[in-house]
Amino acid sequence: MTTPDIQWYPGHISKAEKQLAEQLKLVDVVLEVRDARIPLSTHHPQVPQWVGSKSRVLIINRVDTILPPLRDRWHLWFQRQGETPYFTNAQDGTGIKAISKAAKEAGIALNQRRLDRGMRPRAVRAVVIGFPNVGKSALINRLVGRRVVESARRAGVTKQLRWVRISDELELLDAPGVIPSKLEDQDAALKLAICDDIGEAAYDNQRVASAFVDMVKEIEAMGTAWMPPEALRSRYKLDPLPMTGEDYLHNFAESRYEGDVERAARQILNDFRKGLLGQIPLELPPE
Ligand SMILES: Nc1nc2c(ncn2[C@@H]2O[C@H](COP(=O)(O)OP(=O)(O)OP(=O)(O)O)[C@@H](O)[C@H]2O)c(=O)[nH]1
Repeated sequence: MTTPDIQWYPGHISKAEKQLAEQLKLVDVVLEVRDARIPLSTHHPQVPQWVGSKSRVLIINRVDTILPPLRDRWHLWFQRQGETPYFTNAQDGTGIKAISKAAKEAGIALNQRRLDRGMRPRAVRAVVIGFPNVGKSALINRLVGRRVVESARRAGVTKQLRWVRISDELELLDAPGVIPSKLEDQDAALKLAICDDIGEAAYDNQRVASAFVDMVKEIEAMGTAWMPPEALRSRYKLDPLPMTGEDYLHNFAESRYEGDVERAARQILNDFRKGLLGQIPLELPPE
């Protein structure tokens, strides 16, 4: 497989980390969102350090993009790591109530500590954090029950952080904390690029698309409980089995786009991101 060589634009990481630290200072509970297609690659190793002694709720979003047997496998795997994963679909609201409940429960301990110190109980304060594009805003809007995240959250536009009251017991920051994806690990970076969970990073679509085809072949070979069979062949009428990802991309470009490989690469990546290739996971729980 080719190395995709995915790079951040300069200055992005430190700015994102500074902003994230500001947000984390204000809260009691951290709602960490990951992408169900790549729950490991959407983990940042520094999260435990950033969360410190605060409570954390682990959310695996886009549960609709993986098959139920795989969701169950991830559930088991996380439980074995001593974690409780909450699976959500922030687009249709599945699993959202359980998250509010978990966040409130995390606050019970907080208020007990306040009471012990002679302080008055107060609403739990929470923030949603995660890699770019994992569904943080959609999740906040679902938790609050209306659109609170401004669409104009463009880079460089600093805005005042505000609390949104979800109930007497729970308040949420109206802007999510963006975790800068960790690009030192190029295997993870590749998966982030395929899923578009990578933010303002530079990469080569053609290398990323060929690597994607190679990954699909590998996972397909492991059995159909994890993904729909022949995902690529059924959509493009071109079987990837006898060739490398790179050859597949070139053949696909020849057959569809008069040899325009860039266009073919974009098409494959966009189809995957829109779910048009079916529920293809890029990661399976380690054995
Ligand atoms: N299929 C599916 N799509 C989702 C889900 N949650 C969010 N999305 C879509 O994913 C895209 C990104 O969602 P956002 O909520 O903007 O993600 P974000 O993490 O706030 O993104 P950034 O602002 O880039 O950090 C949007 O097109 C959402 O509609 C989900 O559970 N399932």
